Amino acid sequence: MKRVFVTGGAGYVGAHCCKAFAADGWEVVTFDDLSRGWREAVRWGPLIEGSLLDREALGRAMDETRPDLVAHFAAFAYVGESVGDPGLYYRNNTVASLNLMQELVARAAVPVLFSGTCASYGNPQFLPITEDHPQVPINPYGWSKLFVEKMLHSFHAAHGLNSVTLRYFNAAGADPDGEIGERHEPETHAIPLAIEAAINEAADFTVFGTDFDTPDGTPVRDYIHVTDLADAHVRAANYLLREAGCHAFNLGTGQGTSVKELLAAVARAVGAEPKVTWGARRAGDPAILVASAQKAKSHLGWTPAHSSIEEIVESALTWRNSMGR
Ligand SMILES: NC(=O)c1ccc[n+]([C@@H]2O[C@H](COP(=O)([O-])OP(=O)(O)OC[C@H]3O[C@@H](n4cnc5c(N)ncnc54)[C@H](O)[C@@H]3O)[C@@H](O)[C@H]2O)c1
Ligand SMILES: O=c1ccn([C@@H]2O[C@H](COP(=O)(O)OP(=O)(O)O[C@H]3O[C@H](CO)[C@H](O)[C@H](O)[C@H]3O)[C@@H](O)[C@H]2O)c(=O)[nH]1
Repeated sequence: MKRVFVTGGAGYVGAHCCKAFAADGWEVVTFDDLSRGWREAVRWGPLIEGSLLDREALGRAMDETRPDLVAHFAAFAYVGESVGDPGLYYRNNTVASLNLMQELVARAAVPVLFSGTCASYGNPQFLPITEDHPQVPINPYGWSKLFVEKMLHSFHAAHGLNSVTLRYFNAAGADPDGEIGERHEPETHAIPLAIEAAINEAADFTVFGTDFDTPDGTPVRDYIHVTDLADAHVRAANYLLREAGCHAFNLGTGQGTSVKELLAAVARAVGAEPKVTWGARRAGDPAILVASAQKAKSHLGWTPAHSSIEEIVESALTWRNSMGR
């Protein structure tokens, strides 16, 4: 049985991927400091509590686990927070990932999957965004993740460390079985906030700008169901065990959804309109981010199967209601 060591497995994307790895027959061990994750989300194998910033604890956990592969999700992921406190991001995302890479090369270069982001591209120069699009982030969060990609290249050249970076576009939705879902505190992502604004009297949704150069003036994003992301991780893991190298794949649908279209989908799913405030642009939001998903399709045989905006919103709504708020 193959064994995967999952950093950040108590978080949103990591937990969904743990479930998918277990379903594919992998033994799953989570390493997470629970700084932004949830003990109850770790359901498909043991949790080792520890931080990637504690290299000794990390090395011990890897010696106990002896993984065939590492899936590295652990990070902080709030763009706004990264602008106000860049040091936090360079330490927890970049330095922590360097610690991990050094522990990997000390153990015969265990291959690694890395959570990249569309935020590493910055403002798009052409659409859809292919993997060879220039990467010029516009915030410290994007840089903190891009530096890790660069280090993965250097470690491949110097130490033969094999890796796949998966650059997610907008992760969204929840496990169709309702076992896990999106749980960020504070929540800043559009879909859970829009659902809350449709259900909860006290909540409303601020649309960050209506003057973008898009068909309806609101920003367009490529929302990808977290279950499709999880499927891509399992495929990428099996690919990486066959194909040495330092690879990168976009994970998106190739389809854009505007904020107004998202609000309409939420209204249909809930049966009530989200209460909306028409606000100003949020700093650092590009008008349109849409992936080309061709490379993941041709190399990994991956096609998103659950990423219509209807299915994404329905699953997020079911999860929200199951949390008993
Ligand atoms: N959610 C998205 O839309 C999105 C999009 C693109 C990329 N990503 C990337 O995907 C990954 C997962 O994102 P998420 O939304 O699941 O975030 P999340 O906050 O839900 O999960 C991150 C997990 O990492 C853990 N963690 C953080 N720092 C740690 C450390 N130093 N040591 C050990 N554990 C630590 C947290 O406790 C948490 O459980 C991140 O790398 C993020 O940058 C997310
Ligand atoms: O209250 C809100 C929240 C969001 N939005 C809009 O909804 C869209 C989606 O916003 P999210 O905050 O849900 O996600 P982002 O597009 O900001 O995602 C970025 O941040 C994520 C980290 O949380 C990932 O890294 C992702 O790759 C990166 O593009 C954006 O156009 C945003 O302007 C609003 O109008 N109001």
